Amino acid sequence: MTLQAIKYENGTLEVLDQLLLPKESKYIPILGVEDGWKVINKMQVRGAPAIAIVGCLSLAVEISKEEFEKKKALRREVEGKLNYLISARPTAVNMKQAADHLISYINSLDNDESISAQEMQARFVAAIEAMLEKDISDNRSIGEFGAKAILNNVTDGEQVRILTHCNTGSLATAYFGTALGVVRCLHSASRLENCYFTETRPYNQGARLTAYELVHDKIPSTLVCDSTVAYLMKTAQINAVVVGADRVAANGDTANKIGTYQIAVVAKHHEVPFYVAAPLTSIDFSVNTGDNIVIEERPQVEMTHINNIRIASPGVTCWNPAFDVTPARLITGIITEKGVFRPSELSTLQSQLQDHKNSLPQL
Ligand SMILES: CSC[C@@H](O)[C@@H](O)C(=O)COP(=O)(O)O
Repeated sequence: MTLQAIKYENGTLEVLDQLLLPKESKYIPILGVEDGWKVINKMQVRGAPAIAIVGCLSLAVEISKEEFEKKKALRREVEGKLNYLISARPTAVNMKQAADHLISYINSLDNDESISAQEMQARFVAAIEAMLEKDISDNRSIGEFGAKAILNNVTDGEQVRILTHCNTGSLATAYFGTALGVVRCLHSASRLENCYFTETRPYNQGARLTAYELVHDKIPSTLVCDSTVAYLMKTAQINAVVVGADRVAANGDTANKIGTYQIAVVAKHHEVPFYVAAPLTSIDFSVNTGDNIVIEERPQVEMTHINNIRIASPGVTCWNPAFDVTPARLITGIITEKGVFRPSELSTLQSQLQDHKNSLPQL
């Protein structure tokens, strides 16, 4: 049983406060879009897929409580609130992709004269609820494709050593996880010797969150400092690096948690395959290369303090980009719910992305 970071039932939403983990497991009730925006912006919920799901569910919660006499009023409210939710964190593309899709869906419901305002409202909420289920099944496919790709490079029955970064597990998704889902699949196939994972300064998603998940699931694992990665690759015979993504550009350049780029450089040096595990909703074909991805900068207090205790000398100047961009040439494969692709093959995915859109409620 993996951790459940998002609890949603019949219009009621609660999210696990990831700022309090691992000390305390406390759920925050989300009563509407304003609460959704706040938990995303403050990183009480984080991870690209979880941001999109919580953002959209916060809208479902809000509109479920309202009554709309006119369809146009519902459409206007939905569009305004989805655009507001995108502004909570700029780098992860999943919220933007979900918003674009839901806006075209609500427009099509608005244009369909056979549908009443009440029916439009019910169908729209159901479309958001379906996202939750889809994320879980996509994650399981990502896990299976990723495990298979990694095991293809080793002899039959051999166990593998994986390195991952940040937190990409149940806490970062609806359930199961992307890169950590690959680790979970390897473990359940008894093919994981060990999962090494970085602390992931400055927010410590590794030390606080990935550690919490791996210990909870009794998966063999070792926490390392971010600065240990090169020495680890030299000494521990890592079989593959698997990380998540906040946004993959059309050419395969990948924005992910700060530190990912340097791990990819080190992996190249040591000839360790470097995989990005991400759902299709993390691929942004409207952005040609990683140079055009906006990188979020976080407040310097996240560097200077840990749990409200100052660790950096007062008066110091900080630079705190939350993400970096790994060039496509350093990436062995991008693991999606449709299979594993080389960055250069991403264009073939564009048509599959269309299928993905078509698999959501008919527009
Ligand atoms: C499945 S989560 C993928 C990415 O969102 C993850 O690797 C990451 O970089 C999270 O960053 P965060 O700042 O914690 O939201």
